[in-house]
Amino acid sequence: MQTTAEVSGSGLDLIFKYIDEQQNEFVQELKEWVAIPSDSSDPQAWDEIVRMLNVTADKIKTLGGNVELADLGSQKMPNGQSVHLPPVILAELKKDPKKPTLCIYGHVDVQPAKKEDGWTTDPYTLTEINGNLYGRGASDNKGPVLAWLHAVEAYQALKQEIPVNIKFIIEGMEEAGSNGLDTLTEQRNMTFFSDVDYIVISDNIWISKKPALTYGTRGNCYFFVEVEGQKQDMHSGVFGGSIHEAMTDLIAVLDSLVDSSGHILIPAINKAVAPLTEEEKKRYQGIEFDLEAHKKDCGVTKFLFDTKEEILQHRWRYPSLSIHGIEGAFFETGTKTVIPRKVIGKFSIRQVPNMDPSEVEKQVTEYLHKVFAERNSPNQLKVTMPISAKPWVADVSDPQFVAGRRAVQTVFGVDPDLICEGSTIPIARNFQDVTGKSIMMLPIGGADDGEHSQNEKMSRSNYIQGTKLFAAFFYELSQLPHI
Ligand SMILES: C[C@H](N)C(=O)N[C@@H](Cc1c[nH]cn1)C(=O)O
Ligand SMILES: [Zn+2]
Ligand SMILES: [Zn+2]
Repeated sequence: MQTTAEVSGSGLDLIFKYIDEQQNEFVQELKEWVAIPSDSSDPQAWDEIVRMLNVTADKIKTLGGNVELADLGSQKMPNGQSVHLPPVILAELKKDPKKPTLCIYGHVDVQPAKKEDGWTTDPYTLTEINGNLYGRGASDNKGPVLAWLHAVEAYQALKQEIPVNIKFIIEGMEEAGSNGLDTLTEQRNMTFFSDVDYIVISDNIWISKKPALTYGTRGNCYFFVEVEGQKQDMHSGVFGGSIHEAMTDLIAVLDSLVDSSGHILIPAINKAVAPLTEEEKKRYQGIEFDLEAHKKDCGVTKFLFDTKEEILQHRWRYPSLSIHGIEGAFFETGTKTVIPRKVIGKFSIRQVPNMDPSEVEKQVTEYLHKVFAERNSPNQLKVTMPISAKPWVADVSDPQFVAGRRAVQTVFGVDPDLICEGSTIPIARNFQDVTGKSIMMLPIGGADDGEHSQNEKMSRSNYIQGTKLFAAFFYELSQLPHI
């Protein structure tokens, strides 16, 4: 019976070989995961999230993990209904007190996706074309979560001892703002998190073909701005020209938020933004980022800014406001001629240091009511903020970044770029504030993966090389001086 060998640098070669040999099985398993439409934007689909969490829990159990599906209770929906939230996976593999403990965070819920949105392939059928694995969640975040599990599987298959203790915290509501997970983090801070040394998150992407370590993410404040008019939808031929239309009011309110240069028009919203330091300015200069390639990836002819530094700064360290949609408005094909009774505009403002979401909520609400009042409309305006998440910034001198850099060098043979991320991982800042643990983001997503977009994908190469990266990371983390 082969004993479990302590992994060493050479042991990694065998693990990498195993991962290469198993790659078709790993892709097939990702196909099975992508096939579960775990869309957290629709409470009607939350059963699918629970199914996805159970599949994930079963996978961890096959790896010898103890799994708890921690209950998060219920959430009150905008319509007043209370809906039970999907649970959160808290899991751990066999523990050795002599080893450091790594807690891996991920999520297995996805953004909405419909073929008719413009997908080339069925969003829930993982389809490989020219080395890319197309499917909703392939990159965000099912692929990386599976890559972590496959890295564990590789050690076990070769009977190599995993050099760190491993825990998992995997949720099903990240894309909806991680409702309830902050409370669970506080409740489990002195138990589940007490023996954790490092938290790692792989829920983001590179910004070029070069591997990267991520040391910051923006937060997000998501707003519903509701305008309610007459008591029911009305015929625009019969009533048009005689009533204040809710949709017209809403469009005017939405149009007061941001100008054509992307500048947010809400007074004082930029006041709290931390000033750009000379040291920070220098960081942007060294980052690999191909403007023209990025324009091509985005399918645009120009950006709001002309230099790499300005674009990255406005994606990472300045707030931005995006308008996402209007609930209750007519959107199907055809020519419905109705005046909608009630419409809800949806927009969000990405948060950066030192903005305070509660202050932003106040500023936005006061501003929108002021703009609305100037219209002298009898309709009713209501502003709510269902999601608020603070930005997260790490100290890049944290030892975990040394392990991350070494693991990238081992697998990719290059030094990683140190980058930030314009998107939000709602729980990252809670982990930092509540647990005080070392947190680093170790992305394996490609810059052109199209998270949240039509034709989201992860390249087979990033998926498989990323699995090796995670396996190497376990080893490099174990080589750090034990904290
Ligand atoms: C970075 C992660 N993959 C992601 O997409 N996060 C979402 C989270 C969010 C923010 N507001 C609502 N959900 C995002 O950044 O949009
Ligand atoms: Zn996402
Ligand atoms: Zn994600």
